[in-house]
Amino acid sequence: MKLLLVDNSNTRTKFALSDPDGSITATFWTPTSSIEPDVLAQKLSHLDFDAAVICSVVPDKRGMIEAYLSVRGPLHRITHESPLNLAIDYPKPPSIGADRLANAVGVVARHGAPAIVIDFGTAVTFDIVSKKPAYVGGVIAPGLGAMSDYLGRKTALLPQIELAEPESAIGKSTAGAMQAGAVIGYRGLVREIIAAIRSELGGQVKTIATGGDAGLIASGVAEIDTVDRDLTLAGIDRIGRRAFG
Ligand SMILES: Nc1ncnc2c1ncn2[C@@H]1O[C@H](COP(=O)(O)OP(=O)(O)O)[C@@H](O)[C@H]1O
Ligand SMILES: CC(C)(COP(=O)(O)O)[C@@H](O)C(=O)NCCC(=O)O
Ligand SMILES: [K+]
Repeated sequence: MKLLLVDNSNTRTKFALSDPDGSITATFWTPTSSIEPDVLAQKLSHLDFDAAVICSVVPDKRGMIEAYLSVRGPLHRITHESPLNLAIDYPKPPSIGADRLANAVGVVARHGAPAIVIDFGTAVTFDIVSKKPAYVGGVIAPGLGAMSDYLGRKTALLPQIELAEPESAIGKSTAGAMQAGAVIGYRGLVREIIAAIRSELGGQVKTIATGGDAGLIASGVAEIDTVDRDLTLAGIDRIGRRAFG
């Protein structure tokens, strides 16, 4: 069966088609803030799929997307009750963001357990899957974009900067100094959190990164083993295939 996969996150909403063997084709995205009924019809009406799977952490937009998709065919919404094939060892499973559950399922399928998934999106989320495999919890911190946008908005003299590798740690301009603060500082945050998780978990654990800022940050963090851009979509696909299987 051909699936339409939807990752409705806070900055970007990603769409993809996946073939019966789970291979992901034709990915595209739209800013989440731009989603309206007419935009959905324009972006999705020409696509051919048998069923759709939605993973959403933006309830208002989820309502619009589900209203459109439900007239196109069967629809599965990812929750903690979806067929995750993963135990949830966590006090309040309904409170876990659906994208974090998809990341946990995706990492087990593509990289094995135990694992740490780091998703560099609007927020940066760390999700930990034990050897069992079970979802055991994680960490939420401000995303890289949130950290740098904040200075541009809350100060009189600092500009909005492009998030890019700084030329040097010692900035030679306002923008250069801000890039060093954002990118180098962010890598420090990530390393420290990985070290704390690893010492609490014990043993060997793979660390896989995904999300819009993964490439930029992971390139300077040796503790990150792999960047897997389609990890969330891969998890959404796995869950959807089980739900419709
Ligand atoms: N073309 C792009 N448009 C928007 N953000 C981008 C783009 N390329 C990289 N990014 C970075 O990706 C981040 C958003 O990551 P993403 O994984 O899409 O977030 P979310 O899953 O929360 O919607 C932004 O903060 C930005 O720094
Ligand atoms: C932590 C998140 C904001 C991350 O969203 P994103 O950055 O991917 O847009 C999202 O997973 C969420 O709203 N979670 C609910 C709270 C929780 O997971 O504990
Ligand atoms: K996300």
